[in-house]
Amino acid sequence: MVQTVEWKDGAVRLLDQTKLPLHVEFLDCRDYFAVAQAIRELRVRGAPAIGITAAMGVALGAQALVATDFDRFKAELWTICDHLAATRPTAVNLFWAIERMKRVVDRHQGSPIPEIKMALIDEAQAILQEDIRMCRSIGYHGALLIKNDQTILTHCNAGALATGGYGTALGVVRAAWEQGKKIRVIAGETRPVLQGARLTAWELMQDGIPVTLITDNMAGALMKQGKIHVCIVGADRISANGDVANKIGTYSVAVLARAHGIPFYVAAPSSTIDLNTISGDKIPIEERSSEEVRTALGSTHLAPPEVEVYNPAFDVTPADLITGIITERGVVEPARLSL
Ligand SMILES: CSC[C@@H](O)[C@@H](O)C(=O)COP(=O)(O)O
Repeated sequence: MVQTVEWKDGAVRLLDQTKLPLHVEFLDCRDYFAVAQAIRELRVRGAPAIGITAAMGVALGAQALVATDFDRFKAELWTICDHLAATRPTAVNLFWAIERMKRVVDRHQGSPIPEIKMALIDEAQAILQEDIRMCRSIGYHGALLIKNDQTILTHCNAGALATGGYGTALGVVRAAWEQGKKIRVIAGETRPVLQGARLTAWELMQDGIPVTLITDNMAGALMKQGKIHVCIVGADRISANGDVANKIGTYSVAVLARAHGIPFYVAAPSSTIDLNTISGDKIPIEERSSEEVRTALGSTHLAPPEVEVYNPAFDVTPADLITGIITERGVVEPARLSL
């Protein structure tokens, strides 16, 4: 599996996900503006990957600062943090990672600036490594829920591409597959940016895990025919009451799963849990460009060029539709999350 994000030769190297599935191309970001732009343009996307990338963006920005005085260095770094934090509003991992980077600076008050710069690179690397470990652990706990011969529906891409590696929802799939369970995945294409079609299908095919692509509006029919046994999705932010913000369309899948008596799981690391947000209706939902809906990935027009469009990138699935949240610590009922 290729690495989604890494610190390489003093730059932040990203696998450019806008080029997938046809081209595997890397983008070397050499300043924090380029990192912020890459996050905004979905060249890197998925809540944990956004957090890791932002942390690396903070470390990168710090290297270029010339301030020798601590207060000045800190003020300039906080401006960099604000710039990175303004890229996307929904995935809480972004803010979690930036706060973690800020704490490194505060802990090093009085240390020489070169030492603080090194500590920031180390912290960003640690966030990446921890994320991979959390994903493996999510995979371990989640795979216990999957039986041989089951078909799993997933939405969007919550895979290695969306994380430091291994994936959350797809981490569960991967772990079950590695245990020798005969499973298959149904990937919803995930209009309008097609993370399911372009990314999940590609990622699973790379690992030889059986995957079938469907359009989003086919999920209900397949459930009715008994062709889906369990649903597993990722999350961008989980509020204290267990509501889950994830890619637009997740809520529809959850409602359909409930109507057909199919278990619906959310797989996410603790960095996606936001205990400061009491419920899902308080989660900020990103609205993206109308062109994403009017066109096929910016090229062919699918609708009249002037038609009015509404394009929320995420929706909120209420806790009571969720069978369990799979974290690195185990599986928890949404209502018991804050405990
Ligand atoms: C492990 S990734 C979980 C979520 O971030 C994922 O399901 C998702 O909604 C990604 O949205 P995106 O707009 O592609 O960043």
